[in-house]
Amino acid sequence: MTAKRLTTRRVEKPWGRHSLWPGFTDPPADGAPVGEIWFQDETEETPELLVKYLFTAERLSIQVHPDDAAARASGHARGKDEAWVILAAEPDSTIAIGTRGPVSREMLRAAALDGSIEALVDWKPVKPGQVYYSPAGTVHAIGAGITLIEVQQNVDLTYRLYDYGRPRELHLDDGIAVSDPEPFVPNFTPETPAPGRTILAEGPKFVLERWRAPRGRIALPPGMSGWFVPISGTGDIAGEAWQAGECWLVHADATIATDGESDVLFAYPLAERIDILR
Ligand SMILES: O=P(O)(O)OC[C@H]1O[C@](O)(CO)[C@@H](O)[C@@H]1O
Repeated sequence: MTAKRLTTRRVEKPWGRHSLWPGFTDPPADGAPVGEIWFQDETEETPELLVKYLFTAERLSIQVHPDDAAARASGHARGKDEAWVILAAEPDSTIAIGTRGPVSREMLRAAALDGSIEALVDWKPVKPGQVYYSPAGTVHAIGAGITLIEVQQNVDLTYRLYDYGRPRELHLDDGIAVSDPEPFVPNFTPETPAPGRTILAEGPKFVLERWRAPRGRIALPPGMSGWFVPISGTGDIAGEAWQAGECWLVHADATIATDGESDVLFAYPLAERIDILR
């Protein structure tokens, strides 16, 4: 029975914030803004998934990630599908996902160079509770004023197509080569197969579930890890206390209990759901 509380790594970003989220210490007012908190385990080999919080005050770059084949061809362990669970958003917050219509890669390149890519991508209003699964190849940009939890394949590989004139490196050739510049079509609609269990995303690279007040035993297939991410509430997992704002890596199995109400995410690297909480 094992569950391990992951340590946090704070990542400064030009689009980050000074006021983060309950449970996370704000950076000093004269310090660099923090955009991401990563949950990791220094003692393990890179596990398949990575969980992060993102805190945005400005738009992220308009970007794209390679799929497994393209990433491996350039020496990386895997490509990057990612999913976002929106925790909070300003009334006018948006996320760009896909393009407004199909465009050629040549047009995408020209638009990235002259900035018209901002109008080419599809900025959708977002509100708390929404979830997006963005497969590799999707041209996207998370907008301003958003707090979200991201679950992604574990690789730090972003090809920036456009950065609004910020002085950061772009990766136009690599990015255009792996982009699918077309309108985004969700591959799944969230389902609640049982009271308290909602499937937010179901493959192809991971399953993401949202549980209300979970109690029982998490049972994972041999050798597989799972990520337990409490959004609210308290309880214990494998005999240790958990609280909101943490992330636990579960191996094999672990008993979980909730004190009263709670809201948690659970992610595991399979293409389809399994009966994980018994
Ligand atoms: O290049 P930027 O704008 O800092 O964005 C990179 C970030 O965007 C994301 O891919 C989210 O879309 C994060 O996982 C990643 O760290």
